[in-house]
Amino acid sequence: MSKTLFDKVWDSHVVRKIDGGPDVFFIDRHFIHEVTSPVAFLGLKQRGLSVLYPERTFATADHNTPTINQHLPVEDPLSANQLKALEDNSNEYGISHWGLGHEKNGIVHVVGPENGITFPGATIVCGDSHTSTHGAFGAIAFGIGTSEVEMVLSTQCIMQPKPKKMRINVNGKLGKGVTPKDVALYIISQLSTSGATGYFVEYAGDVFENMTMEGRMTVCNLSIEMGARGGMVAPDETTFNYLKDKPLSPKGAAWDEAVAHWKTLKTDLDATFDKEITFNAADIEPMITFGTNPGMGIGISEHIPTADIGKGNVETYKKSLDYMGYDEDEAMLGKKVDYVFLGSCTNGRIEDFRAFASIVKGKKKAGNVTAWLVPGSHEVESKIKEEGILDIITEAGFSLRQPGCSACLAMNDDKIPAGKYAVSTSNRNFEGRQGPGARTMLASPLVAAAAAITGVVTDPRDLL
Ligand SMILES: CC(C)[C@H](C(=O)O)[C@@H](O)C(=O)O
Ligand code: SF4
Repeated sequence: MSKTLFDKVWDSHVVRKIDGGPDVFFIDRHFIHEVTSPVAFLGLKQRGLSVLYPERTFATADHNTPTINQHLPVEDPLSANQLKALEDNSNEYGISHWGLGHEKNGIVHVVGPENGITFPGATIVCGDSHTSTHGAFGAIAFGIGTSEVEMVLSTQCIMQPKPKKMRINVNGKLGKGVTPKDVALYIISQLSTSGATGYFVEYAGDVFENMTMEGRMTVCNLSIEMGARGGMVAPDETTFNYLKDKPLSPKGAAWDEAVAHWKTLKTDLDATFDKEITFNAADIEPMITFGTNPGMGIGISEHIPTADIGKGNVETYKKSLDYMGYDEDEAMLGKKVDYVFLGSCTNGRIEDFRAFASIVKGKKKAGNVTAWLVPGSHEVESKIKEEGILDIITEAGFSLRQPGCSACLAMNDDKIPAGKYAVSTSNRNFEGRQGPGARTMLASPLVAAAAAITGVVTDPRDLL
């Protein structure tokens, strides 16, 4: 029978089928971080259970770590406790732990792929919604709740009903200044934040085939923002080249064997999806959000939609614009910007810093803008230095912070003040997401760089 990529990975991991119930299936890789794991470990202890395969779980500290002075003790007591719990639990159960200051430390969805922990055909979970990022490698990766974290620690299995399948094709060639982030924000703006609820998405077509691994990670990362359980891209030469020689990737004959298997991981020609949607790359321009959910995005040269054509409920729509201090039909170009945040598991990788540098090179940061440039990991930080990007950004008046989630969700001190406007390369623009009262415009690293230089929302194509 013909199968989709998703079917192939799912079916090969089912340990037991329950009649009329969810499938019990095996988890290859489990990531944990300081926020959603302490209660799961507590549960294990209370029930006297152990961790079945500690070598399949990987811990990293990221959500509430500071992004300056990481060598000093963490001041916030709640954060300090959670970080300590992650370290103690990892040590107690023999789990690899990349804590604050460790050379491999960084955001969980950045360090997993860069160390080859993520691989094609794997099943990957983490107590974190953006686990969908790892789908870029042709893995089934999704976020789970704390009680499921406990279940995976103790049994290495999880119970899940099989989601429906959707394929999203984007064909053609992307225009100048149009990045993977814009592709994802465009898709969400077309589908809405609930458009893929109940589905697992496969991204296909020219645009994804020609995209780098980091670009595919950005797109898969944002799958969750349109309600999807996760998103994936079929592995190909781009995937294999990325993974070759990564610290945990298979080596020698094991590598050849793995690649031979990974090559079979694609959707059969006559396999079918529950839903299929096709977009045209030429219709996508650099995107920016104007409202308080990731579906409220438009092309940067467009005007804010009026309520009657705006998506969803009119009252909610108006409330959202009120929060942002915007009106219907206003242009986004020229809007004031106070903060710029480059970072997160969506856009905190080296290609994002290269893109940012390509715009700010030889220019100066706008005086009215506070910019937080936060690498997704120490490895990204090292590359920024090695490649001379640090010199370029320093010359332009920017400084670099230390790795972590930072202003993406503002669990540490990196909070955008109330009422201020931030152009952010992260993934959520909910009310208060980047700090109480903060106003977020989601965009690509190119749009963020253009705003950081001019102090207002600017079309990056004018600066490239
Ligand atoms: C803290 C964590 C549970 C949360 C998530 O699940 O996504 C966070 O990473 C986020 O981005 O909002
Ligand atoms: S960077 Fe943001 S989205 Fe990603 S894991 Fe951290 S808080 Fe969640």
